[in-house]
Parts: sequence; C-alpha cells; structure tokens
Amino acid sequence: MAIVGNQCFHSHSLKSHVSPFWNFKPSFSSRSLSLSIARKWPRTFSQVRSVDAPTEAPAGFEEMVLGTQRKYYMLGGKGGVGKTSCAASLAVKFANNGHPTLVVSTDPAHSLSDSFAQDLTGGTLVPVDGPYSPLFALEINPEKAREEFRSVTGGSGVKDFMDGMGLGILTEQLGELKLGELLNSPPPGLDEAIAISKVMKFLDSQEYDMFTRIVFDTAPTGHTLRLLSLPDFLDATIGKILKLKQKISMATSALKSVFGQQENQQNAADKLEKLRERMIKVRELFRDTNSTEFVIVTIPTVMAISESSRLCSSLKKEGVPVKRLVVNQILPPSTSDCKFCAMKGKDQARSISMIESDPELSSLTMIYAPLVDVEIRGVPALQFLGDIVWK
Ligand SMILES: Nc1ncnc2c1ncn2[C@@H]1O[C@H](COP(=O)(O)OP(=O)(O)OP(=O)(O)O)[C@@H](O)[C@H]1O
Repeated sequence: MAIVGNQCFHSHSLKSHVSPFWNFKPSFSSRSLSLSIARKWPRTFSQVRSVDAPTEAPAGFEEMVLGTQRKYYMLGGKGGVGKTSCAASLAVKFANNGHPTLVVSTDPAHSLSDSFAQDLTGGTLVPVDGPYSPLFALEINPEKAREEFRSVTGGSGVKDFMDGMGLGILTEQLGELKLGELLNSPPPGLDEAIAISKVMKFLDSQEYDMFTRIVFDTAPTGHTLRLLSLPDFLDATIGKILKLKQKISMATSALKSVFGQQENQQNAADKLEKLRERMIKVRELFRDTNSTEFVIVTIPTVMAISESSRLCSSLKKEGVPVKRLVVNQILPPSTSDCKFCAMKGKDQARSISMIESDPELSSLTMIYAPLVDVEIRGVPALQFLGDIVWK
C-alpha cells in the first residue's frame, strides 16, 4: 500500500471519536468511557492512513499470550517515548488474560510507581490491585545493586582489591585490563545487569515460580546497549584476573597461609567468579529466542527513530530476539483546521515513512499507538492503553 500521506492520516472516519491532545481532561476515572474510546480507536496506523489498507499489523498479542511457559518481555527505547506506559499496560493485559505477571523496572529513574499510581518503591514485590490474575511490580534500586558490586570488589579501589586478591604486586601491570575502571566506578549497565540477575535468581525459587510473564521496563537506549556489551567486558576482565590469581596462588600459598590471608582472597575470588556467572546468565537470557523478546518503543520523530534503528541493529548484532516496534504517541486526526496539528501530523507521517524504509526497523511488526488525551496513570488507564496497543 502506498503511503497516502497526511491526507489519509487525518482520516475523517475517526475525527469524531478522539479529541485532540490539547483538549485535556484532567482526570481519568471512568473505565467505561475509556473502553468506549478504545473500541473506536483504529487497530493500526495503516488503517488510519488509508481506508483500503490491505493488511493490519496487530501486535500479535495472541502469540504473546499463548502458553504457560515463562516468557520475558523487555521494553526499551529512547528516554520519554513511553516505555513504562507500554510495559505497564502489557503487564496489565497479561494479568487480565490469565498470566500471573511480574513487571520490573530496572530504569534508574523509575516511573513504574507513577504509572501504576501506587508506591512500588522499596525493592520488594508489591501486588497491584485490579487485574484478574496476580500482578506484582518491582522497582529495583540501582544504588543497592551498585553497593552489591562494591561489596564484591571491596569498594576501596584497585590497590586494596588487588592486595586482597594477593595480586598487589601486579597492580601496575594490569592497566590493560581496565581494572581501575572496573573497580573504582562500576561500568555503566552493571546496576541494571545485577538487577536483572537478581530477578532471575528469585524467579528460580519455588515461591515465585507462578509467574509466567515477566515484563521489564528497561533503562533508556544507552544503558541497554552498555548492558548488552557488559557481560563480555566483565567476562574478559574478571576471567583474566582469576586466571592470573590462579597462576600465582600456588606459588605464594605457603607464604599467604602464614599471614592468614588465604581465606579472604578466596572469598573475593569466589564473589568475582559468581558475579561473572550471573552476568553470563543475563547475557544468555537476553539471547534466548524461546523465552525472551525485546520490544522497541519509539515515537514518530526523526531523532527517536534514528536511535531506535541503532538500538535494533545492536540488538540484532548481539543476537537478542527483536520482533516488534511500538510507534507511540501518534496524533489522532485533527478535528479542526489547526495549523499546528496539520504540521505535526505531516511530520509524524514523514517519520513513519522513514520507519518503513529503514533497513533495521522495516522488518519488525509495527504497532501503532495513539497519543491519548489523558495521562496514563493507574490500572484502568493502563488497561485502556493496553487494549489499544496490545491486540
Ligand atoms: N500514548 C500515549 N498517550 C499519551 N500520553 C502518553 C502516551 N504514552 C506515554 N505517555 C505519557 O508520556 C510520559 C512519558 O511516558 P513514560 O514514562 O511511559 O515514558 P518512558 O519512556 O518510560 O520515560 P523514561 O525514559 O523517562 O523512563 C508520561 O507522562 C506518559 O503518561
């Protein structure tokens, strides 16, 4: 189908149903009102643009909801595009469709509490009221994750850590391992990776094995990309340290046992090794095509789409399964002769054409989500958004 451009984007068939975004309604209380609006919303942008759109591109929610095997959905993208709203609305929809669901924020700037209009801080699982099946939310405190890393490395810098490992003498020679960088300031993405690995760990326990859908609201693109390359970096660095330690430990063990340091050193080495294993598990989770999918969220602007394209390329390169792209905050057709709306609409239509010709993004299933005229807060609002987006 050819892109019909702005004309078709501003389809008259919809204009009576959706108020323009400046027609702000201050509260979102009526579920029936929401659902009646939701029913009138188009399923896809292609339907908005052209009445003779041959195909729909629904989100494929039927496939997402199928089966009781545990599945992980990671939602990520540029800051502010609506990751949290989309992640929370997906979690609500899963729970409403029979899946005990956990939604986790690993974004250092949490907004899950704001999205659910409920206090979810505190680093523990909090039940969310409303959905038919259990829905729990968790905001992981990145500062705590960082503390955990410091406790592994001793938190007192390279020299002390190396001394602790019995490698003090080699500190100077280890420059090329970027050890200083690793120990003095934890690498970006580490807190998020630790957070994810924590979730994986407790999900392994019997207490939490009921969850069949896990939705992650991840940090903005930059963090995600660093998180993906982090396990390799840690693997290489920690691996080298441990190998080195092993080599010299035999030679010095007699001496060390005299000074009673051996136990401490072994602890530090064990902790590092465990951290490395945990990061490898996170990497494996991201690459598991059977259970994991990364959903990119974007908005129809050149900047957001360019960033999404780079993210998509990196995800594919890293072997992370990515199939869906949510294009959020699409303006409804204008109901007036407002010039601003016309311009904005044209701009969005151009950006969407960009997606369709983008080598990375064009192959993804596009999910078009409208800009709605109420703030998406609380379960009814999320249910409303979820019913529009996840079809
Ligand atoms: N489709 C939509 N229609 C109207 N408002 C929306 C829509 N999607 C998101 N918003 C609003 O946009 C704002 C940002 O959304 P959200 O917090 O979900 O984005 P984010 O990508 O998670 O942000 P951050 O990167 O800061 O975590 C919120 O006020 C949210 O209610």
